[in-house]
Amino acid sequence: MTESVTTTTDGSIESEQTTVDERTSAESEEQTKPEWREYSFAGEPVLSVEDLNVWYGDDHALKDISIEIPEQSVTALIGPSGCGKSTFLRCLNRMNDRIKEARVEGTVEFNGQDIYADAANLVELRKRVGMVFQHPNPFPKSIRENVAYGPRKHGDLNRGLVARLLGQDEKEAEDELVEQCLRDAALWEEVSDRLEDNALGLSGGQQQRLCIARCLAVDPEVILMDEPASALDPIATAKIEDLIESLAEEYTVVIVTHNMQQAARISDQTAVFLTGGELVEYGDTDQVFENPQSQRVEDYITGKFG
Ligand SMILES: Nc1ncnc2c1ncn2[C@@H]1O[C@H](COP(=O)(O)OP(=O)(O)OP(=O)(O)O)[C@@H](O)[C@H]1O
Repeated sequence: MTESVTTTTDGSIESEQTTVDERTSAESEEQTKPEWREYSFAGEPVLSVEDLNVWYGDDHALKDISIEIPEQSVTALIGPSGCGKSTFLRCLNRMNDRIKEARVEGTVEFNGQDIYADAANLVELRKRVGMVFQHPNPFPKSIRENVAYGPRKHGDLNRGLVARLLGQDEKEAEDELVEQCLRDAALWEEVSDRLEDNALGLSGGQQQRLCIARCLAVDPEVILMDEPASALDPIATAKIEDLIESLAEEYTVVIVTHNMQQAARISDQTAVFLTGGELVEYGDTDQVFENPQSQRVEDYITGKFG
């Protein structure tokens, strides 16, 4: 039909056929639209992703990803190795910009602002959308300096101003901030008497919670976590999981995990990526695990592949 449209000289037939084409394609899109597209959640989306595609050179790593991530909740990204979970996570605060061969197309909005717009402020974006990596990466500095580093570097004027209005000096304000962030990261009780010690002397689980405290110190709204517990033992993992659940009372957490039990335990919604860089299912975590809409997702979750 497309050929006849382009070869006809009759304008009316051409427009009629185009309408039929358009309707057919709209109908077939409606029929093939995955059911998870109907997923709706309480509250506002903090991140809205539309038609996101990512290439590394010729390798098409993410294909037409559209998803909204709700505020103050945990969203888990699961799927087999190489399906694009980390790539997707890095798109949410433009960390892929640091990879020379990465090319990103599509829209990512953070609170309604396009983060890929020319005018986007990357420093501000990465403060508001912080990241915690798979392997804890504290600076080889004291525990205190690790937490205070971001606010010092960014010269947090508001905090300085608030401190002066409260009659505090900056040292007092910094002490308060360091304590609050370490408490929020469930680490204060373990380190309060050794804040001047080098952070590299902490255990792996403590280092990871310190990295979370460091992330909290610059006042983020979203925390992206790329397999934050995969290098930790079961006890340290349980502490990180408890922490993630409590952080979601105030922050929006997006976590990549290979551990399906972990996703089922701690997340409110789950997005399943499958090989080829497709987002195959997204919805309420209980529903995705107990009653997946797609056979491929069911096969993945029940361990038939992946
Ligand atoms: N820096 C890079 N340069 C080139 N290709 C990359 C790069 N990072 C990822 N890729 C490719 O993009 C695809 C998706 O990788 P990505 O790491 O996002 O997947 P993943 O689902 O997070 O995998 P895993 O679970 O193993 O960490 C893979 O084919 C990978 O080889």
